[in-house]
Amino acid sequence: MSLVIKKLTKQYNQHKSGLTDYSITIEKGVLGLLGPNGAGKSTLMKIIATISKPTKGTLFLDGEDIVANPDKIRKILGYLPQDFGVYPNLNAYEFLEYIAAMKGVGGSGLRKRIDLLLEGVNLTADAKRPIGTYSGGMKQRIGIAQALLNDPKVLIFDEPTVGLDPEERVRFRQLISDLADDCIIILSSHIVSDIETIADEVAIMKNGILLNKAAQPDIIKLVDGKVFEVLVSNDEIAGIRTKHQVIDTSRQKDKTRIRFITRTGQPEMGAIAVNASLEDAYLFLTQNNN
Ligand SMILES: Nc1ncnc2c1ncn2[C@@H]1O[C@H](COP(=O)(O)OP(=O)(O)OP(=O)(O)O)[C@@H](O)[C@H]1O
Repeated sequence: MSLVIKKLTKQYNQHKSGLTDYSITIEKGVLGLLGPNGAGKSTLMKIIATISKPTKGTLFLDGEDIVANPDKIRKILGYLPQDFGVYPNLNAYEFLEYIAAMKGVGGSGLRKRIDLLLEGVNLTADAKRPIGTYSGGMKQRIGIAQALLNDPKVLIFDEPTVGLDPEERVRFRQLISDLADDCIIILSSHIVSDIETIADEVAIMKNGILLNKAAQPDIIKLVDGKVFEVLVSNDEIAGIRTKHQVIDTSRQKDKTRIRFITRTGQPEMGAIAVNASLEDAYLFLTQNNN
């Protein structure tokens, strides 16, 4: 299965574009969309989910034009939008039955499927409570469950881990990796560590433009050998900022540990080379492309 997107542009109005000439090919597995606020992640996801139409460009799923024939993807789509609304008076079970009816999912297996999904998102014990009484993280989990209801082959999750506690994040990761062999899964976040633990491939975007898309190790290679850490006194920090790209600083007693990407090719005196991470590569790409 492959989703081929070519030269996609979304112009919201005269002054505002969500995506510009965006091309990407997405295959089975988990693709993480990473980008700062306003990068165009939600815009891209809405267009793939056929909620929004592109101004220009094409989207083909296995050779089928999904702009002209949105039903092709809708039948096999699971989508968790960023602003997922729920019906406060329904309990989790009723809500999933309602979504099932809307998606045309039914039959004798429905009850079992709902039970399994509620178990998968750890809501079995709360299934009979009105959703209006749920915490933010619980609402997010019912959102994840509804996206999976129709056994989708294309799954789109916009900021799925918002509001989830660490234990639930692990559970979500497990759920995703169980599905990844069989589906295209696209998920967005601006939290690098979330994407790092879930995604096979990463697409880094900014201002509606795709900066890079590759498997994680290939993205990290962009900054391999360029990342250093050094312990300095506070009056040295400004000097390092002028020469290098500072990624992170942390106070250590009267000194500061600085993690930086060298711009000169040379480390500072006393700096040690450290293993590059996805976050280093992400900041390298997004801060050096305007
Ligand atoms: N309905 C709209 N009308 C006008 N501009 C919009 C609309 N939706 C999004 N935009 C603009 O398009 C750009 C991309 O927005 P989008 O929501 O896709 O980014 P994002 O990467 O999902 O951001 P975030 O991480 O904040 O959710 C932003 O500049 C945003 O202000």
